[in-house]
Amino acid sequence: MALLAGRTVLLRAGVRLGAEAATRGGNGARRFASHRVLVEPDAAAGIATIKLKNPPVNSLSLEFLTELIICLEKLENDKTFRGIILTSDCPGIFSAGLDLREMCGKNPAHYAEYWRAVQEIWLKLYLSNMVLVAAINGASPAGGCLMALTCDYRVLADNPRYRIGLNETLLGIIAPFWFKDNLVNTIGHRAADRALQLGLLFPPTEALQVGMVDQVVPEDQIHSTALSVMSQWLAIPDHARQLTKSMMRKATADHLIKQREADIQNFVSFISKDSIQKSLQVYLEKLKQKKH
Ligand SMILES: CC/C=C\C/C=C/C(=O)SCCNC(=O)CCNC(=O)[C@H](O)C(C)(C)COP(=O)(O)OP(=O)(O)OC[C@H]1O[C@@H](n2cnc3c(N)ncnc32)[C@H](O)[C@@H]1OP(=O)(O)O
Repeated sequence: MALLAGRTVLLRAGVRLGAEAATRGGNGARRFASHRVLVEPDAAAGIATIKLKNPPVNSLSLEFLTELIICLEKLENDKTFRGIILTSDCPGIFSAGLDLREMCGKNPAHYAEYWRAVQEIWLKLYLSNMVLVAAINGASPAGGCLMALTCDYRVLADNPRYRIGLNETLLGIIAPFWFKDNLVNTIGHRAADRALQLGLLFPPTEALQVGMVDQVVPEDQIHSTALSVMSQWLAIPDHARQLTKSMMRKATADHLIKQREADIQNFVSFISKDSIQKSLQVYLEKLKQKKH
C-alpha cells in the first residue's frame, strides 16, 4: 500500500494504524478498532510522526498501550522508516502517565496484564532500532516522562505548565527499578536520586539544566526542531548507530528482561495493598476536585 506523506493512513492493506483499540470478541480474542494512535508517515524522509490521541490527557490505559505497541511493531518491521517523532495530539498534555484507573479497584489478573503491557511499551521504545525523537508538547509526568526518556533525543516546548519528571512518590508509590535506571542513564545518579525521592516535576528551564531534555524551544517550533534533529541523527549510518545504541542500552533492558515475571509479581502485590489503593484513590479524587 502506498504511503502518503503528511496523512494518517493505512500502512498495510486492511490494517489501520492509529485505528486500533483492544476489545474482547466472543472467543476472547483481541480485536482492534478505534483511533488513539495517529501515524503521519513521510516515506520519502523515512520518518513517521506518532501523535498520541487519547483525550483528555493521553493517560496510558491498557487499550491505548496495546495500540501503541502494535503501531511500534509495525513501524519497526517496515523498512521504509528509520525514525519516529513521538508527540501528542492533546493540547497542552504530552501524557499524564499510567492510567490510574487501571491500577485502582481491579483484580490481580488485570494488574498483571496491565503491567506486562507497561513493560512491553518501555522495552519496545527503549530498544527500538529506529531513531526516536520526543517532541514534548505538553505536561509529561511519570509514565509520560518515561516514554520521553526512552527516546534518543527530547525537545520540550517552552511553557512553564509543561512540567516533566517521575513524580511517583507524590502519589505514595515507587518508581520501578527500570524507570529509575532509565532516569539515571539520562541525568546521572545524584540528580536522579533527588528527583525521584522528591517526585520532582521540572519546568522547561530546569528540565534542560538537569539534562532531562536536550532542547527547549518555542512551542510553534517544536515539530520543525524535531525534524531537524532527526535529519542530523539519520545522517549516521544505521548499522553503526544501531549497534552503538544497543551497546549503550542492552544492560539496562536486560535488567528488566531477566526479571520480568518477578517485576510483575512485585507490582501486583504492591498495587493490591489496601494502603496503596487508598493513596491512589485519594490522588485521583484530588485530581477530579481540582476543577471545582
Ligand atoms: C508501583 C509503581 C507503579 C507505577 C508507576 C506509576 C507511573 C505513573 O505514571 S502513575 C500516573 C502519574 N500521573 C500523574 O500524576 C499525573 C496526574 N494528572 C495531572 O497532573 C493532570 O491531570 C495533568 C497535568 C496531566 C493535566 O492537567 P489538566 O489539563 O488540568 O487536566 P485534569 O487534571 O483536569 O485531568 C482531566 C481528567 O483526566 C483525569 N486524569 C488525569 N491524569 C490521569 C491519570 N494519570 N490517570 C487517569 N486519569 C487521569 C483527571 O482525573 C480528569 O478526569 P475527570 O475529567 O473525570 O475529572
